[in-house]
Amino acid sequence: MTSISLLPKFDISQNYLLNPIRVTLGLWVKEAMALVRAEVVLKKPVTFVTGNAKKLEEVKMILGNSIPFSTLRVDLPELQGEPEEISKEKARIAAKQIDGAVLVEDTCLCFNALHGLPGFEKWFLQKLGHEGLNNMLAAYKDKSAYALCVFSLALGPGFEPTTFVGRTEGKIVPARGPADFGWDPVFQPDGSDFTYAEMPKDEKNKISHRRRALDKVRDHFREYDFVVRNDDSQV
Ligand SMILES: O=c1nc[nH]c2c1ncn2[C@H]1C[C@H](O)[C@@H](COP(=O)(O)OP(=O)(O)OP(=O)(O)O)O1
Ligand SMILES: [Mg+2]
Repeated sequence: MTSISLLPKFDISQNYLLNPIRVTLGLWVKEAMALVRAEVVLKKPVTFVTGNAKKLEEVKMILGNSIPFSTLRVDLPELQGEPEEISKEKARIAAKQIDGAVLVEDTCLCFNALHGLPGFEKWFLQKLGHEGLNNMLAAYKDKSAYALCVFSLALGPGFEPTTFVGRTEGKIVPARGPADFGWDPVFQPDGSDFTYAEMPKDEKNKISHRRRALDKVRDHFREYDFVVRNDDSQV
């Protein structure tokens, strides 16, 4: 059995100006705790599961080999509900399907004038098109929107998924740029003159909802010691 215990977070920042002895002690405790990071034993590497090739491409670009994972293209059901719940349920389904640890994500585009709708399922964009998305906001002055990405990590079937949320603020504009990835042409992030679609890939990946969520996933992998071992004490 895998035992995962949460280590208390140790914040030494406030000690710096106060007392050098406490700083030294603080650093020592922090290092000692890093040595006893909780070990999470898996029987195979975490598999990132998605049916979307473009998503997969971005996840690979952002993560590189910073965490050990493999990928699998499987069409997961389009679920409805609140973003975190959709993402968790996807993880439960995927963990059962592949009988192992999985990482999945669900992405939404949310309009503030519509209190977070349309959220998104892939059929929605296919039927409405970019013009339809703009038309949805025609009756409103407020064109602001946000892109939301929720990753879920499930260590195996029956494990409660952990979620990691990334969010990027922006606005909805008439489509500009290549139309090869979802609603990228109509989403212009705040602070940029370009839509996601007009940006070079590495620029989108610096500020995107997906990047922000993956930074948290990466931190989580640093906090625990994920080891792949195929013996009886595995997940
Ligand atoms: O960065 C993005 N930039 C533009 N469009 C995006 C992005 N990320 C997802 N999308 C689109 C794809 C799909 O039309 C819809 C729902 O996304 P979502 O259900 O999460 O993806 P999906 O069904 O294509 O793949 P999956 O198998 O991982 O569920 O939003
Ligand atoms: Mg989907």
